[in-house]
Amino acid sequence: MQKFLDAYEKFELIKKNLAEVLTENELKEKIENGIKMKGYLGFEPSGLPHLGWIVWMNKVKDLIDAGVEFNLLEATWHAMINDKLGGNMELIRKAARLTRDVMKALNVQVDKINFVDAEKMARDKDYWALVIKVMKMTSLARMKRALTIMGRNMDEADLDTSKLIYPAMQVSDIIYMDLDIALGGLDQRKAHVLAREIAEKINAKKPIGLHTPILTGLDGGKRMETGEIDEQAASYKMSKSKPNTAIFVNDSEEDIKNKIMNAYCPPRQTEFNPILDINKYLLFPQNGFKLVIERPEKYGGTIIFEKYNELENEYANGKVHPLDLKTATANSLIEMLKPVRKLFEKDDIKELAQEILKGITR
Ligand SMILES: Nc1ncnc2c1ncn2[C@@H]1O[C@H](COP(=O)(O)OP(=O)(O)OP(=O)(O)O)[C@@H](O)[C@H]1O
Ligand SMILES: N[C@@H](Cc1ccc(O)cc1)C(=O)O
Repeated sequence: MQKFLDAYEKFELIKKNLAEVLTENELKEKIENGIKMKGYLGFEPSGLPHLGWIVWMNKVKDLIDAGVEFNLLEATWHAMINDKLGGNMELIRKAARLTRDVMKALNVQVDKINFVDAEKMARDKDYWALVIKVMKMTSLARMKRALTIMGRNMDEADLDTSKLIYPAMQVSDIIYMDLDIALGGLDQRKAHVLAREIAEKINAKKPIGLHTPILTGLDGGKRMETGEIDEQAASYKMSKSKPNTAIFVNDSEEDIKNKIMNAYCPPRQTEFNPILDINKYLLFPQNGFKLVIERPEKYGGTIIFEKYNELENEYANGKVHPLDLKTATANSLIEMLKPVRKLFEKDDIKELAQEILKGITR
């Protein structure tokens, strides 16, 4: 049963575990004025979901609980422009359907989500009028810098100029759908900032940007020391186009264990530590979660953490060994992903996953 939340509780729930809200005041105002907010997130259906996606899926749950009318854009066209699944639209559509099933297995309230088909939107000439308007108001340099939102760098449109349309489409998606909230990882920031600026200029609804933190790749990421926060986030994120940095939702127990055991996890280092990130962003946010670290008496005996901060402090002080942390993390993750592995035991899903994996081109 849905609990009635007051304005303060709604605000706290929406901003919980986020890296950034653009801006908190705007969000507060909408909530206080009792506005029924419309939110969205877009994703490229172009492979199998990985742990990084669960970060936004959890936020979608919070938004729905806070009464936000949620739209999930299956960005099929965008995936095609971005050379995913060999541009095979049929397969891209299938990958979108699989993501829905995964969300359901992870207890996201899919029946309350409005799934938006990018191809349907692109059939409306008003959509393309908006894309052109957005391009008219954006310099080439800015559009190129925005390619981070598709996991590309500035010069990657030099040989394929369709890539320059992608950021304009993403901005137009937001304005076309008349959204109050645009949700995405921090790496999506440039699209949201641009949408806010352009919306203001053309008197459209100015979206609030909600940005989740980015889960570090298992290799610790090839981190840029300079650049804006979103550019840095794009450089270290766990990503499906770098499969060796990612744990996929359907990975076997053994794969999860091996990947975790081989992951970057320097002693006492709490930043850009993918194993701590998994605890912070995925395991501890689960209701009633406890991390149980089993150790022989001579190494301090079993300890149980109920709060992430306590784990982080003990790790920073060298009181928890990376190997013990990894073992406990792998066990908890295996448990968390159990319903998804069960889903992938179904023949049709197994087959579909194989077909998608075979089709991956990037
Ligand atoms: N490691 C991550 N941590 C948190 N959020 C993530 C992570 N990876 C992707 N996301 C978020 O998931 C959504 C979909 O992103 P995207 O399709 O780029 O994922 P991806 O798997 O990294 O893809 P690709 O490797 O193909 O660029 C975006 O909002 C993005 O910010
Ligand atoms: N750029 C997003 C996908 C996306 C596409 C269109 C959107 O309107 C929103 C998000 C990504 O890389 O995953």
